[in-house]
Formats: sequence, C-alpha cells, structure tokens
Amino acid sequence: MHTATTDYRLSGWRGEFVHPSIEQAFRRHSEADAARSLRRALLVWASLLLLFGLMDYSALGSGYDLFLLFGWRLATAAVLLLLYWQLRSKPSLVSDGYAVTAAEVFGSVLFFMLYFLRHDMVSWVIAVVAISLLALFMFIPNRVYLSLLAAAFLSIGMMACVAARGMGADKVIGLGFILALPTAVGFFTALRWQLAQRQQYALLMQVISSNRDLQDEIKRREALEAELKRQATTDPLTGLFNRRQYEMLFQRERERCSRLQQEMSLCVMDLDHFKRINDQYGHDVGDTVLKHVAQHLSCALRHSDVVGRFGGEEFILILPDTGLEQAVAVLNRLREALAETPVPVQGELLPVSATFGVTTVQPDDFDLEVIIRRADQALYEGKGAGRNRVMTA
Ligand SMILES: Nc1nc2c(ncn2[C@@H]2O[C@H](COP(=O)(O)OP(=O)(O)OP(=O)(O)O)[C@@H](O)[C@H]2O)c(=O)[nH]1
Repeated sequence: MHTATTDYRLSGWRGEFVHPSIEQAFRRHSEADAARSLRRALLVWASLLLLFGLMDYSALGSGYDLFLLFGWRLATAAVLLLLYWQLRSKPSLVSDGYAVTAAEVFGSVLFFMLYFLRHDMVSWVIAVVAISLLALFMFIPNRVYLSLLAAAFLSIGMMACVAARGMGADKVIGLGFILALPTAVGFFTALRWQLAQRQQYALLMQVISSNRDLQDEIKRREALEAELKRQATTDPLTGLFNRRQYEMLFQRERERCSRLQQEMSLCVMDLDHFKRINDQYGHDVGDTVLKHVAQHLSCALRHSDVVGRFGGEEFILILPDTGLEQAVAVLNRLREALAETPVPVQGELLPVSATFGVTTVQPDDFDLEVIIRRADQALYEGKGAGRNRVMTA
C-alpha cells in the first residue's frame, strides 16, 4: 500500500497544488524540462539584445549615448548568459524563480534608457514593452506571482519615464491601462497553463499509481496461485508429494522411461515401530520424526526421483532410469544413513529405521495400485524378517 499523500487538489488562484509535498514533487518532475526551455529563451533574449545594438549604432552613431546603451545591453546579456550557464548545473533555479526575476528586472532598465535615448522610436519602445510583458510570464514557469512583480516594475517604470518626459497625467494613466492589458493576458494565460500542467501531472501520477497497484495485485495473486498449487500437490505435514501428485508424476515418468527404454523402480518405505515413538513421546514428536525423515529422503535422492507420502508413516519412492539392482543399492545407502542419523527431540537423540519394499516396473505394468501392492508385499516380508532392510519383489 502506498502511504504518500494522493491529494491532487489544485488552488485556482495560486495555480499550484494545495498540498506542498505534491507541489514539490511536481516541480522536481518538471524541473529539467522547464530549465531547458528557459535556457533556450535566455539565449534568444541575449542574442536579440545584442542584435538590436546594431540599430542603436545606425540611429545614434558613435558617442556617449551609444556607449551607455551598448554597455547596458552587454551587461544584461552577460547576466542572461550567466544564468544560462548556471541553469545547466542547477536546474532548481528555474523552480525558485528569484534569479530569473532579478535578471528580468535588470533587463527592464534597458527599455527606460531606450525611451530616453532613442528619440526616433519612442512609440516603438512602448509596443516592445507590451510584448515583453507577455513574454515575462513565459520565462518563469511555476512562479506566476514573481512574473507579476517583474511586470509591475516594468510597467510602473515605463509610466514614470513617460511622466518624467513631461507627459500629462491622462497620457500616463492611459499608458498604465495599455500595459495592464498584456500583463493581465499574460498572467491569466500563465495561470491556466500552470493549472493544465498540474492536472496532466496528477493524471500521470494516478495512472502510475494504479499500474503499481495492479502489479502488486498480480504479484499477490501469483503468490496465492503458487501457494494453492503447493497445497493441492503436497502433503501438509511433510511437504512431500501427495497421492494425486505422485500418481500423476508416476504416469509421466513411466511413459518417459518406456519411450527411452529405461528401467524404473518403485519402492514403498515404512518406518519401524513408529507406534512406539507416538506412544512414548506423543503425536507431536511423531510428527517431528516424520518431517525429519521426509527431509532426509528429499535430500538423499536424485532430483529426478519422486518422493511422496503414501499415508501415515509410509512413503513412496519412484526411481526413474533405475533398475532393481541399482535401486537396492540406493535404498540400502538410504536405509543406513537414516539409521545412523537419530532425530533430535526433547534433548534426546531418537534412533529411527525403516523397511523398504522395492520392485521394478514392468513394460505391461500400467496400474500403479498393482505395482504398489507388489512392493508392499516385499515390505511386509521385510517387516517379518526383522525390519530395517530392503526387500525386493
Ligand atoms: N505422529 C503421527 N503419527 C502417525 C501419523 N500417521 C500415522 N501415524 C501413526 O503411525 C503409527 C503406525 O503404527 P503401525 O502401523 O502399528 O506401525 P509401526 O508401529 O511403525 O510398526 P511397524 O510398521 O510394524 O514397524 C500409528 O501409531 C499411527 O497413529 C501422523 O501423521 N503423525
């Protein structure tokens, strides 16, 4: 389960997520892209600044005014390029927005200078200021209110310049209205853009989260399926194959061995005097012994052999690609190892032994019950002959 907040509500007037941690996550997510587009914009801005310097030269010729203007252009371009360079290593500058706002305020001063020094293009300056006001909102993603500050500085500065040149109050106020228009358009466009970006991000996060939940659910179901399969095919106490499973595996191995013309043996194994263990130590100890023996059988036999619990303290061993003589040798080794490995219970070492009845599966042996009965008969004889031995049938 995911504990992180999933409160994707948006504040319409701030243009941000209501929850600060979600807002931060969004900014981290979009930072690299935003920094890339801001750097591109800074480069264009710096290039235009320098390019328009050529027009200053043709209008003013060489002189103090040109040097002043060109000096400011160079200084602004340097600030913009410094920011461009900084953004490469520190894309978080785009999210906090202050450095970009400072650069914008610095760059705005050029318009005031142009207004005073380029008498040939006074009305042009005002038109360019109006366009720049719009552009301001595009330069600072996620910080629409900082853009508003920079826009206010540029607008009020421009109005002050107009007033300083002796224009009447009606002209100054008129200019204020003219500049308020692109500011309002820029502000609301940026606000809507910010909201749209965040809505898209919220959708993306919800899809990712749903996918993750789906993956978790698939994993949970796979584990459940595996567990159900395990329960359906194994004996709960020993973990060995249950009757249904070893019957199925027997048929598969029998067909495979007959196809490859290999021999195959089947053995029934029964613990000796197991009743005594139960009676003397209790049923729980008896269970512990059964688990120990099951573990022993699984480890000692080949991976291709099939070990199942036949019932009670009886086990069934299916040995593919194994003739009778070979099976007897294997089972004798198993028997000896079992007898030599007492089971530790209640601080004691409990000796355990078993009797084995083994038979070879004949080509006309199709019925497992018949084969088991044959092996069981040998086992029965082994019990009668004193137990702890391997008997053949
Ligand atoms: N603890 C435990 N005992 C079981 C389980 N299934 C069967 N038994 C016990 O196994 C014992 C089998 O006893 P018997 O059939 O008399 O055989 P035995 O005592 O091993 O004697 P021999 O086979 O003749 O050597 C009985 O006491 C059953 O109760 C089981 O799952 N857990």
